[in-house]
Amino acid sequence: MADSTFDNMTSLARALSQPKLDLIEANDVHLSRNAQLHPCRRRKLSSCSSFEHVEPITSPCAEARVLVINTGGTIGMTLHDDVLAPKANALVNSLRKLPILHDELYAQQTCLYHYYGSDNTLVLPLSKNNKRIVYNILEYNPLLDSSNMTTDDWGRIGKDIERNYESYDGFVILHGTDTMAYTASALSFMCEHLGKPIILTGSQVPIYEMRNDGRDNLLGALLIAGQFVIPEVCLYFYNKLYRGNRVTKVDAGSFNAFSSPNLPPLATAEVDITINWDTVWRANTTTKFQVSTDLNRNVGLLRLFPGITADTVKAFLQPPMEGVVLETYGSGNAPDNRPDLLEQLKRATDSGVIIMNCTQCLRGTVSTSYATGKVLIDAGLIAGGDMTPEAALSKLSYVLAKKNLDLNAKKKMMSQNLRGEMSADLAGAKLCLTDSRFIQVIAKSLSISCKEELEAIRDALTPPLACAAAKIGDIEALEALKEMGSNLCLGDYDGRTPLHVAASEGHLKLVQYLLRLGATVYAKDRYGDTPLCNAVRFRHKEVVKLLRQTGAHFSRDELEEAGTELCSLAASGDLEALEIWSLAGADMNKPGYDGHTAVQVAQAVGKMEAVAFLAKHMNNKHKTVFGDFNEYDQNDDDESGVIEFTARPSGL
Ligand SMILES: NC(=O)C[C@H](N)C(=O)O
Repeated sequence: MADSTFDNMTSLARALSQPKLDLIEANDVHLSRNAQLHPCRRRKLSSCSSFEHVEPITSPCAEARVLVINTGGTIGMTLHDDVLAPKANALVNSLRKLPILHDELYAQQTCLYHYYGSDNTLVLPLSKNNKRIVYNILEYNPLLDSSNMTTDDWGRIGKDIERNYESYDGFVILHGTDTMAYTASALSFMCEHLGKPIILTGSQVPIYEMRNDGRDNLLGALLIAGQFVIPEVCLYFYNKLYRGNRVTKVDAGSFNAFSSPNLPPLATAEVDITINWDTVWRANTTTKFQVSTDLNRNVGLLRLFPGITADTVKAFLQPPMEGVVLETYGSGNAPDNRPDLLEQLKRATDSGVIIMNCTQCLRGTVSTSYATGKVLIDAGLIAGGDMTPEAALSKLSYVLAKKNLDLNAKKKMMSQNLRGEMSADLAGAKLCLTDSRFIQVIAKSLSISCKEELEAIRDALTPPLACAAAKIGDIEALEALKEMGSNLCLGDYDGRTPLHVAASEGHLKLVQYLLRLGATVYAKDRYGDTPLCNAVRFRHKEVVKLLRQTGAHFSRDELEEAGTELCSLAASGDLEALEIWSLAGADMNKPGYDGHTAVQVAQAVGKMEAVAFLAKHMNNKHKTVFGDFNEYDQNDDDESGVIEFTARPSGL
């Protein structure tokens, strides 16, 4: 054992009783990534002051990381002069005192603050699934009542998510409820090729009050963001997770403030958290996540009412207006006996203004069943289907800002379903579950017929079948399973998804196929491994490249541990494996457990080809930029109120 490690072990020995030391040594031998006291965290223990006083935990459990961005809203407000206003720098301290939202003992036992280097780090008690959710709070300055928010604030949230994307498993945005549906809709479009959960939440009563909904809402949002790879911008409120671009605020005086009239919730948090996986929208992409902050502000909402004058409509549609959501009656109707009004609409669309036809009704869709609806199509309006006005408006803002598209392409985009914001045409509906011969046979032998039971059978049987098909690269079998309505992104009993298996076997075409179906590169099996880890382990270079292109990355802990693995590969001169680790995004400068880098090890044992390779692939700066509080210097610019993060090279 190298000296520095020996020193660490010696200090551990001083702090621990002998039996516990045995445990830690045993874990070190296996480099267990599932030990609660993480190997990398153990490495840093000797300098953690609290470690001397608290017994570390060594039982197995996985940790997930969530970034909470606090933008303001009632959840963090207090009364001043009889009115509610956001209170700065109060939330973290208050949460720290709430045992359901922070486990101080665990934080101390695992040297949490020391490891993450931030006072804004908190940790939830152990979840039912044996998971710890560690969360950091990034508080905006100033905190805003959401009525004060603009598109610039949406851009700021988007950019903070983009910057921190690789360092976290999920994101929670604390936000006022008044305009939360607008922000959720806008973010859903701005976040392109999203692969991780982004969940907006807030409350109707401040979290500092005795009876409030803030605690439950925050807890539910954290539990979902940390435990389920739902690659959507969502809104969590009153025990329900909704698709963000489907919600609208319907009640100012109830905890049950939001409704998603045209789409059932993605998840319900009752005795158990149940995810409705069939409803989850997936990006179906092999492109990396990015946030588009270009938004066009020359858009507006116009609500029809009986007797509206043509002059009002004309004034509203004047330049610089470029996009309008016309809120029409019923299933998309407007008076067909008002040529003056229709003429103004037609003039505007002829001059290039995009006008979306959305209904004023809470539930239902725009159709052409009435003459009063058809006149709007003749006037050049685009049917908005069952989109909410909030979604239609932010979609217009997003689409109109696309510089590389002409007007027709923008109109086409507006009529397409981009992020699950509108229901797809039902003409091509998938096969009914009972159409599947396979399910029929099983259902018959088990004498069952009800839909719920059929679905339960399908959901229990198809993940292992899909994994078996993935193992032999059988796309046809996967197609057949898909037609049964099976979700090919779900994991088997070990949490292994078909993508894990295809990546392990190196079936490039199959990996491509699964990614196009929306399989997530962020799925972790019970050992904490992602498809990228599998592809690296089994040396499938092309698969590694494709997964990286899709946005797959090593976790912070994997990157920490990579140094030791690289040193061992360098010692044996294993160029093929070194190349794959480099392609997978490992930092070739990362030192191993004893502080030596791979190139030093290769040099010491005379593996000169490895030395040459490593020298070529080493870079002065850490290639993977974390938006992590550890790896970034935080500059709190008082004047602008903007917190900036600048990258600095990482090191042990
Ligand atoms: N419940 C709330 O959060 C309402 C508050 N006015 C806001 O939107 O910021």
